[in-house]
Amino acid sequence: MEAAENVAERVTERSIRVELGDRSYPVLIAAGLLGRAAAHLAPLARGRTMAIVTDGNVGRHLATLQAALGEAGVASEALVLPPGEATKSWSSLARVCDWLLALGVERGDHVVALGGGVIGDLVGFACAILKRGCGFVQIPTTLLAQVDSSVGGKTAINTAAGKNLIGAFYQPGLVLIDPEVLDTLPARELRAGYAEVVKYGLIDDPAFFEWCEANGAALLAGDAAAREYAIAHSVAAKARIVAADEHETTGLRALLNLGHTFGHALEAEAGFDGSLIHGEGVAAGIALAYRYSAVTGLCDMADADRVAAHFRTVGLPDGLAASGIRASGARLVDHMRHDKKMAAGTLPFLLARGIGRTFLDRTVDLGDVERFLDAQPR
Ligand SMILES: NC(=O)c1ccc[n+]([C@@H]2O[C@H](COP(=O)([O-])OP(=O)(O)OC[C@H]3O[C@@H](n4cnc5c(N)ncnc54)[C@H](O)[C@@H]3O)[C@@H](O)[C@H]2O)c1
Ligand SMILES: O=C(O)C(=O)C[C@@H](O)[C@H](O)[C@H](O)COP(=O)(O)O
Ligand SMILES: [Zn+2]
Repeated sequence: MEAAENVAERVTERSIRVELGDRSYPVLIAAGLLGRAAAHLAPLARGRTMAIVTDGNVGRHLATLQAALGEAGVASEALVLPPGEATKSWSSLARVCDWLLALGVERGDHVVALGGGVIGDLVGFACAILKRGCGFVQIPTTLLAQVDSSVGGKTAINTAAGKNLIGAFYQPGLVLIDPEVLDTLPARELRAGYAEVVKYGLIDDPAFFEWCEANGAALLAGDAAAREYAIAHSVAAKARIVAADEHETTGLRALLNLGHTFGHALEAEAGFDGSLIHGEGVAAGIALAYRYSAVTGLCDMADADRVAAHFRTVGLPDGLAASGIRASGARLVDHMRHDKKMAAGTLPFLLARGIGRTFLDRTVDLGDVERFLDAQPR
């Protein structure tokens, strides 16, 4: 990885380092970086063919990457998977692993995950188990993946029982972020990724939430400066949290799960069919977490209203009704019982004492959550 960092210094990309001792890695952010990616990837390829896994909607960026690699004399092969959450599955995992094995990928190689969080989570997990671990590089192509999933090493697939239930903590060796690839991202996907941006403000950074209120609409309309500021700010926040609690053992990393206990239950109920995508579930889930915090007296109702209003303003779901999910509280709580934070029958929740004052509450009664959900408008 040292080679990649040296190159980064020469070409003045913004570099944020995820500090994890001998597994530390840089996250490089720069407009146009995809076209220059070969400078960072060639030292990792070491004269061998690079395996790239992507999905069918990322073809244009795959072509840019393969052309850049070709010009640098790096051979590459690509596996193109079907787009969508359903691809984070056992069958796709087998397909990726079999393809990498057929290609002769070795432990010392670096596989490239080029795509959104689905590709990053799936390929990262495949690399965690291939020959008990080979290298991988994240080149995220959605806002969500650039601000969140490409950094921090959570890798996973979904099963019938729920989200991300099979996976590993497995860090990439390098993350390359080119904000310009977002120019081809559908507006709905951009909005969904924005929910994870807002999350960082609501966790512990009220000034950043205010920035989102002032600049979120511009970011979503394509303002490049706003986009790059949000990406760099989010990556820095995530890198700091991951460095302090890589395996989610102290409760600090769990803060990144704000809105996800509700959100994953909504996603599972929707059935991973594209009707409610992850970032939309997270927006609805954060709004519900704030609403629950307000109803239980932890924060002012004005804070919950403010959070919901911001999501509504930018076109994201602001609660249960807007998520389109009509399930009962009991059914949603059943989904929540699969949450990986569950410990000795208790499910800790990320709740809030105010804007930017999220904390892990280990005293929540699931019966109360069920009644709260039943009381929400549908
Ligand atoms: N590992 C983590 O820390 C972490 C964090 C957040 C979310 N996630 C996971 O990430 C997944 C969601 O990721 P996502 O929102 O990126 O979804 P995604 O990977 O499904 O991508 C969204 C859509 O955009 C398309 N796409 C990707 N890049 C494009 C581009 N540049 N132009 C046009 N289309 C493009 C994809 O084909 C797909 O249809 C979920 O499975 C979620 O659980 C993981
Ligand atoms: O990196 C983390 O930690 C997160 O929780 C980031 C979340 O945005 C992401 O959706 C993550 O995959 C959820 O983790 P899970 O442990 O609830 O599956
Ligand atoms: Zn998430």
